[in-house]
Amino acid sequence: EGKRSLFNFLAKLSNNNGQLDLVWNSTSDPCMDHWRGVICDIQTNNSVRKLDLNGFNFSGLFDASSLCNVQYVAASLTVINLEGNNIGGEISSEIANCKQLARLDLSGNHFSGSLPESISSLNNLTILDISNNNFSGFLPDLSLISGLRVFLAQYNQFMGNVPPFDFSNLEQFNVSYNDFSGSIPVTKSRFTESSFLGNPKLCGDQLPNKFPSANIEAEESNDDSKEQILMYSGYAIVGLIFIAFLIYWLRKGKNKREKVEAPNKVASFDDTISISKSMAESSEYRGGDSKSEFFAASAADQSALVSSSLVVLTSPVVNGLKFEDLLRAPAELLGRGKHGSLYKITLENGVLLVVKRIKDWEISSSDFKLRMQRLHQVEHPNLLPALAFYCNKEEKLLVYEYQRNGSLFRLLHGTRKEQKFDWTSRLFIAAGVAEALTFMHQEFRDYGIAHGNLKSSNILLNRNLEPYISEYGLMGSDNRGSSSITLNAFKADVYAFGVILLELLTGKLVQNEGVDLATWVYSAVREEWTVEVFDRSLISEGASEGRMVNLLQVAVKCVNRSPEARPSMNQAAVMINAIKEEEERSVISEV
Ligand SMILES: Nc1ncnc2c1ncn2[C@@H]1O[C@H](COP(=O)(O)OP(=O)(O)OP(=O)(O)O)[C@@H](O)[C@H]1O
Repeated sequence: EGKRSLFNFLAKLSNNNGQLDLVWNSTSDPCMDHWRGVICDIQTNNSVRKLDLNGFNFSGLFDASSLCNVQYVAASLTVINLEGNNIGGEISSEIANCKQLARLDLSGNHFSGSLPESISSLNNLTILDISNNNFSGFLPDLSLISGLRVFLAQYNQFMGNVPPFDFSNLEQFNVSYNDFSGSIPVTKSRFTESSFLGNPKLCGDQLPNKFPSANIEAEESNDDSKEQILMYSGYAIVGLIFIAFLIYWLRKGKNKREKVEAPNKVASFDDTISISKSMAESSEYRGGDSKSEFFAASAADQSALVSSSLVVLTSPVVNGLKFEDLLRAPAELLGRGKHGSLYKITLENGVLLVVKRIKDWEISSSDFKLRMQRLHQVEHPNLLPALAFYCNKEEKLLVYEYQRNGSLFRLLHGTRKEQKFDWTSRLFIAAGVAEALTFMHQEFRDYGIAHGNLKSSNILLNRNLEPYISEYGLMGSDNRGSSSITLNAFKADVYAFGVILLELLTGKLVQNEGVDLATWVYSAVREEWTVEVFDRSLISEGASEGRMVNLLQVAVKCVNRSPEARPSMNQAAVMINAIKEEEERSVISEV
C-alpha cells in the first residue's frame, strides 16, 4: 500500500509525464528496482530516505497526504528535493507527518498559498528552501525548530512581520524580495541587509528604510518592481551625499583652492564645479539608484577624498575614465557579498563596467596601490584584469569590465537552465581556471598574493564558455616574510578550486544537504556511491564516467582537510590537462 501511495504521489507530482523514462511503475519496488530520483537506505535497501527530484521538469501538484500519511515513506524520508521544477498548487498541512524530514527544498517552482503552520512541528528540519515561488500570506513561526540551519524564502509574496528565528543557529537566511512589513528581527549581526532587501515596507538599521515613516513613498506607490524599490530607497542616500558634497565644496571654496597632483595615469577630480554639477545631475535624473552608495564613505571622509584619486590602468576600454564619469553613470546593485558590494555601471558611451566596493580591508593605501599596480603588470587570458582602482582609508573601489554572460555559479545553479552545460565545457573551464591559477601562484609566490576568495561566482564566462577569474588578490594581507601563512593562502585557493571542481561535477551548491559539498562528496565516495554524486545531466549526456571519476579524484585531493596534503595548483593543473587531453583524443577517435 505504501509503495502504491508513493507511486501516486510521484504520478501527481510529475503530472503523469515521463513515468516510463523514470522507471516508476505501480507494481515494481522503489528501492529494489531503483526508481529514478528515489534514494533508499544503502544498508537495508528497503526504506526510502530521499526524493531527489530536482530539475525533472515536473508540472503537477504536491500531494502531501499520499506521501506523508503512510508509514512506508513517512518513517524514513529525510530529504525532499524538488528544486527547479514547475510544480504548482499549495502545500497541505499533512507535510508535517513526514516527521523525519531534515531537508525540504521546494525552490524554483510555482507553489502558491501560505506555508502551513504545521511545518513548525518538523523538528528535524535543518534546511528549508522555499525561495523563488509564489507563496503568500504569513510565515509561520519556525523558531522552535532548534536545528534549522538554512532558511531561504526570497522571491515570494510573504507578508506581515518577519517572525522570530533562532539566528544564532542559522547559517543561511534570506527573506528578500517579499512583501514583509514592520521591523526586521534582531539577527545578532549574523545577517546583513542583503537578507532583507526588496521588502519596501520593512525597516531596520541596516536597511534603506531605517524607520517606518521612511516608507511612505514606497507604500504609496503600487508599483513594487524591484527596480522601483531600489530607486526609492536611494533617494535619501543621494540627497544626503549631495548635501555633504555641497557643504564640503562651499567650505573648500573659501579656502585657497588646492590642486591635487594626480599620479601617473590618474584622473584626479580637481574640478569642483563639474563634480558638484555631476552630483546634482545624478540626483535629479536618476533619483538615486543604489549606485551612489559606493561614494557614501568617500563623502564622509573629506580629507581622504582629496588625497586619493581614481587610478586608471592602461586599457582602451576606459581610456580617460574620470571619477566623475562613474558618479554620473547609472548604476545597479548586483550583489552584496561578505566583503563588499558590486555595482553595474553604464557609462555615457555605452560601456558597461562593474565597480566592486570593498570595505574593512586592513591594508594600507600604499600597499593596496602597490598590489594593484603589480597585479596589473601580469596578464593571463583566463584572468579578468582590473581597469581602474580607487582607495581611501575606509574603502577600496575596483573597476572591471562587465561580463554579459554571467558567472559559472549562475550557469550551474541559476533557475533558468536555458543553456546546456556539457561535460567537455565543464572540463575545459576546470583546465582554464587551473592554468590561470597556476600562473598567478607562480608569479605572486614571492609576494604571497593568492586569490583569496575563489568561488564559482567569481569565475565569469564569455560567450564560448571560456572562464575569466575575477577579483584575484582582493583579499588577504601582504604575507611576505611568513612562508607558512603564504603557503596556506595558496593552499586555501587549491581547496576553493577543489570545491569548484565538485560543483562542476555534481551540479550541486556548495552548501547543500545540510553539510558542505566537500563533506558530502567525501562520504558518498567512501560509501562507494561515486556515480551517484555526478550531475544527472552529465550521466544522461553519456559523458565518460572514467574521466569524471578521474576529475573527482583531483577534486578530492584538492579539498583534503590538511593543507599540506593538497596538491599545488601546478600539480592539479597537470592532472586536469591529462584528463583534458584524453577527452580530446576520444572526441577525435569518435569522429
Ligand atoms: N565583471 C563582472 N561582470 C558581470 N557580472 C559580475 C562581474 N563581477 C561579478 N559579477 C557578478 O555579480 C554578482 C555579485 O558579485 P559580488 O562580487 O558582489 O558577489 P560575491 O562574489 O558572491 O561576493 P564577494 O566577492 O563579496 O564574496 C555575482 O553574481 C557575480 O558573479
